[in-house]
Amino acid sequence: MIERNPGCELDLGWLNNVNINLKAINNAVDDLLNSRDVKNEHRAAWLLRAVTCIDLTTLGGDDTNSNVSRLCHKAAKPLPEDLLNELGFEYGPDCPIRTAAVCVYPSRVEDAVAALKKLNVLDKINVASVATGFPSGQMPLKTRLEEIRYAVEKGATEIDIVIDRSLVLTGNWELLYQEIQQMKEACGPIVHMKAILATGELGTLNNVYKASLVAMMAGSDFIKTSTGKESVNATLPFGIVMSRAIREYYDKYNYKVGLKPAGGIRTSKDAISWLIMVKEVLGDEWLNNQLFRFGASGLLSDIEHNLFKHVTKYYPAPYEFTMG
Ligand SMILES: O=C[C@H](O)COP(=O)(O)O
Repeated sequence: MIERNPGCELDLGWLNNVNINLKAINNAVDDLLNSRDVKNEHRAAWLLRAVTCIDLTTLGGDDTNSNVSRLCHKAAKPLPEDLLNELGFEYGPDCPIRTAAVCVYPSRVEDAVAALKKLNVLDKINVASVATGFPSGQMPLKTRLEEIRYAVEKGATEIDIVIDRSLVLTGNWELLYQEIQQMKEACGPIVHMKAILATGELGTLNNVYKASLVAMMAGSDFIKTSTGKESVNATLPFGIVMSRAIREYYDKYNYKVGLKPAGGIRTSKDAISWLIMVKEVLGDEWLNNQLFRFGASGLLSDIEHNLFKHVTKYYPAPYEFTMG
């Protein structure tokens, strides 16, 4: 894992100078979407890279030990073996094709740890847990911090916190900074922390940029767009704004903070657009799972279908593999 972001003092002057131009961001998205047409082997390579950047997620009220265990099997062997072999890889201890993490609720962390251990991949696949009153963040701070400690104690190696959106909407940046700092502290000395901004609920792109900066100043190792439960989740305009904030933070403090779009990313085409965006705005250094993740529950099955089509030249019939 890459070095954790230690954060820095809250710089309100920096926030006051933020001014995002919506039209320019929309133009940047159009340019990106028209800039590359990735095909054939290149497309397959981008899709394999996308697989390795997935935080394979289940966040359902009906999650059980058995579906979490299935999720872990899928994380360890994300593609059917024959398809993987056709793509030039073989499952084994050194196979790089697995998802970056599984992402579950705190009460399912133990199940995920046990399943990954049984599969001998606990050292290779992270267990991420959402915490801090996911998805709304509307709980007393004490309870939110306690939830982080619980998930860490049960074996989570990454914590996806949600911020209190009301602090952004009322411009209470000091309290937002303090809360996120305490959350990072609750993660302890090793666990990486992703801060979910819930961009669809922040009102303006200026707020998205400012919340990104505050989250990084308070020590977040990743900033994440959404919980997947808002009515608007991961969109490319949010992604560009957050990536520019990450770039600016890196230029100033020399720490690389990761990006995690999450929520509603379901197609191979979406995945490639996000990877191209990251390449263009942040550069190749961010194009790996140390600094980039997709939070997704359904993306993997579409990638699987697309890779199948790449290898066989036809789309799979429903019976040819189970949906991931
Ligand atoms: O953090 C991950 C998201 O909750 C996943 O959202 P999704 O189910 O729309 O892929």
